[in-house]
Amino acid sequence: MDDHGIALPLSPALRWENDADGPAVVLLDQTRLPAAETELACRDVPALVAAIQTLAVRGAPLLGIAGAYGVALAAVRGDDVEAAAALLADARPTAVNLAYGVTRALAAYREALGERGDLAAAASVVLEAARELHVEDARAAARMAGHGRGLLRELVPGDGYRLLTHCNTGVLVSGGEGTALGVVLAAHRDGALARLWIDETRPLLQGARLTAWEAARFGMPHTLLADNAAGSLLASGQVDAVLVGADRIAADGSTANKVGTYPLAVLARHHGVPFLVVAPTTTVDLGTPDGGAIHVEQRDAGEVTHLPVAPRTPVAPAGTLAYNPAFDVTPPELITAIVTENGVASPVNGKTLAALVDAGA
Ligand SMILES: CSC[C@@H](O)[C@@H](O)C(=O)COP(=O)(O)O
Repeated sequence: MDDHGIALPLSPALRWENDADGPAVVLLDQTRLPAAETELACRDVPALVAAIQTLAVRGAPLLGIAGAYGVALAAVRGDDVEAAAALLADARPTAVNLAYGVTRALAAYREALGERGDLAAAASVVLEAARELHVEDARAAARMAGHGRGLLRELVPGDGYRLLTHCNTGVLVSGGEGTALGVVLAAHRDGALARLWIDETRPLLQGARLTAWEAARFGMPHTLLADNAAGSLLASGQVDAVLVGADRIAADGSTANKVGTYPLAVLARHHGVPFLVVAPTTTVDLGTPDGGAIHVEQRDAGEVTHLPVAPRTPVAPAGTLAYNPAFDVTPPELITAIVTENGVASPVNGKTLAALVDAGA
């Protein structure tokens, strides 16, 4: 329970362990889902960085938590904490949460070390800081779910929502129950979800592999579609709202999220369907003025030219070049509202992102 009496289910995606084999950040290996539910114990920072880069652990809020525990892992092992923090922060560039989690944990470590000069004590402090971020994110998820649920009531008449989502934004990206998918789950628990439409999310299939796995676990009525079927689905009038997460939200509200989000926002606007971004304030980067300033990660061509699941069958002739940005940027004018744990920012209610970030400070 948090201090407002909200139940805080912690996500199964990541945990800290310190057993006979030593300290570890233990991940539910997302590269193996849905075929296998296997854990991956990262026992040093290079192993955790590799897990971040291969997307064994992924999704903006969870990357922040992983980064913070990574700094703790280096400290508990007695490794070079400053070097470990630099490696972790650079592991992926777009989700601002990663740098946020690393910076916050490193600041706690430096402060403790400066005060006491005791490495073991500083290691305990940084581990506690990582745990705090983990629980805070679970609390933020619960609050986003509440605000998003309220917004759906305002925007969509009736109680049989047909919602479309992209990528994966549930327990697998969160300390708690997620961002956009957390809102969908809240509607489902109220009996208000008629259908969750899930974009498969090429090229790495986070929708098909991960969101469909989560939807099945929670018993949500759900249907998978190829990304390029979203246009005809929206045209058919079978979507009441589109909900997505975010990896970085610039000061002007421009939102970087999984590639394919921007075309969905264009489609939603064309068809008069609300387009909602759900993200904690740790994803808001007021230091980045606009979408043009967001660094979009470019990934390996092989993710496009080959299927993402074993045995990684090629789908294009050998040597084919591929364009593979991991994210795209949706401009603020296409976003109906941004839901955070501190409330909803939208042109309609006049609340700004900066005000919501300040509300948590
Ligand atoms: C709250 S989850 C929001 C985003 O992190 C999610 O939609 C996304 O784009 C994840 O990308 P990924 O490359 O799988 O880490």
